[in-house]
Amino acid sequence: MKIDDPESAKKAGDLFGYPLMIKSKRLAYDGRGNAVAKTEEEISSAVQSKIFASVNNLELHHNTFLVSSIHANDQELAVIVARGRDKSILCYPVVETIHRENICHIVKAPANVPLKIRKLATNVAYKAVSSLEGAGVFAVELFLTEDGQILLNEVAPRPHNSGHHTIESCFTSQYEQHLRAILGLQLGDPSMKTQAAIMYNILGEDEVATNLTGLICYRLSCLQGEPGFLLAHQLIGRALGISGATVHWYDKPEMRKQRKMGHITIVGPSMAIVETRLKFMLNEELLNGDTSVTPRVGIIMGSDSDLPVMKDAARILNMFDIPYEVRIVSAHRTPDIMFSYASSAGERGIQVVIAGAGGAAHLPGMVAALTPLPVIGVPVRASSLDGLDSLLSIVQMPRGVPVATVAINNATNAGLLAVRMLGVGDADLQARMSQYLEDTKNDVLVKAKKLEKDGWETYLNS
Ligand SMILES: Nc1cncn1[C@@H]1O[C@H](COP(=O)(O)O)[C@@H](O)[C@H]1O
Repeated sequence: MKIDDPESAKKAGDLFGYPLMIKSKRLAYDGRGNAVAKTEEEISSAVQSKIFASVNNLELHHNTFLVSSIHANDQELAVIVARGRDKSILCYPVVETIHRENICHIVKAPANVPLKIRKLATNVAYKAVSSLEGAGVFAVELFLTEDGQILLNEVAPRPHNSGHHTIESCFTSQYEQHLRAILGLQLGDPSMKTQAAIMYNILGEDEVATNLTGLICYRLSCLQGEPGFLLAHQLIGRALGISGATVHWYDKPEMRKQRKMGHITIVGPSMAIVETRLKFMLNEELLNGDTSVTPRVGIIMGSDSDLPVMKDAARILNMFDIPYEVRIVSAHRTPDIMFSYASSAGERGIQVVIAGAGGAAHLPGMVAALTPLPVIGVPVRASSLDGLDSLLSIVQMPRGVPVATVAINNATNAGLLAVRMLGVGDADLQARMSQYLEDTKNDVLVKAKKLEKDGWETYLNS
């Protein structure tokens, strides 16, 4: 809503019945020229003081303000949309933007919202940009309300902070896309080439005025002990040790509190892994940025009596250097734990679940019903029925909820199948799986040769 004076803002507030975000129409960016008014009284003071001060003393009557209502639990999303000179439009994946004091702090790509919300957000962004003139990259900022509505917040007709992650995470960065668009070239593929990315803004921590240029001077300033630069330096130092992290330092001559001085993008095979890497980066005490601890495979079993069988899956994962966790989770004895384990596994970075159980082996099927992750079932031979009971319990799943079932007690194959699944998105892992097959073949050839040479009796007795 556009308003021209505090009186109109008040009317807008009455209309919405929510706190208002008041933005200067001119010179408002990175939190400058933005103010929140929670009460009627705050509207005119917000307009006259905060915005007034931050837009370089523009006279109030020369300025125009935009007002939108804020709902406390709204999530903020954004979509970078590119439009070519031929009016072709391509949308980047929907991201979640996390703000602090009206300044973008973190961007998560893709946003962790249901697919139908992503489609809706993309649709709104597409329509917003379609309704405007011009070629180039546009950033469309959106609110996701608690009841699942998408509200248009604002459109920035330029490359944007919410698209910085595209430099490392997408086939075409927003900057290349912008050039393609304005030069009349074909637009590039906006999709992500990595599973997940987080962009972290390096914000000025302190009022430090310098006329430094370049990283060398920046490092010198750290040695001189200027607190804002020192903090940034420490953060960058930790980022350099994080797998998948790229540092962008903008070389701004002055550091002001909350000024964007640079950003760090971290990419990785899952949002959970990228989040763990971010935590390492932000926490000095953790070791060397080593993030290999995030388990990618969950090995679960109904009882510790299954462990002598299930250990074989762990051995295979050790052999392939895949981080995993081992847990006892019983569908019958600890159904609550099973529920929370299965429903949180994906968020925690688990990519494949290997579930083994004996007897009435409901664990793999129930877990498969609770998570979209692939589940591999291992029928464990319990004391009676030779494992046929477990096999049938696991393999006879109803349509719609598949469990990849291996042979009775064959947890080795469950481990190998998990490695193959992970290998689909990991060329190095797939190459190691090919090598494993080659080694298996060679083992057999050596045995065949020995049998041929020695004869079966010597072979058996040797
Ligand atoms: N189906 C099932 C549910 N909870 C445990 N089980 C299975 O029951 C078998 C016997 O468990 P226990 O040795 O603890 O009696 C184990 O194979 C275990 O997976």
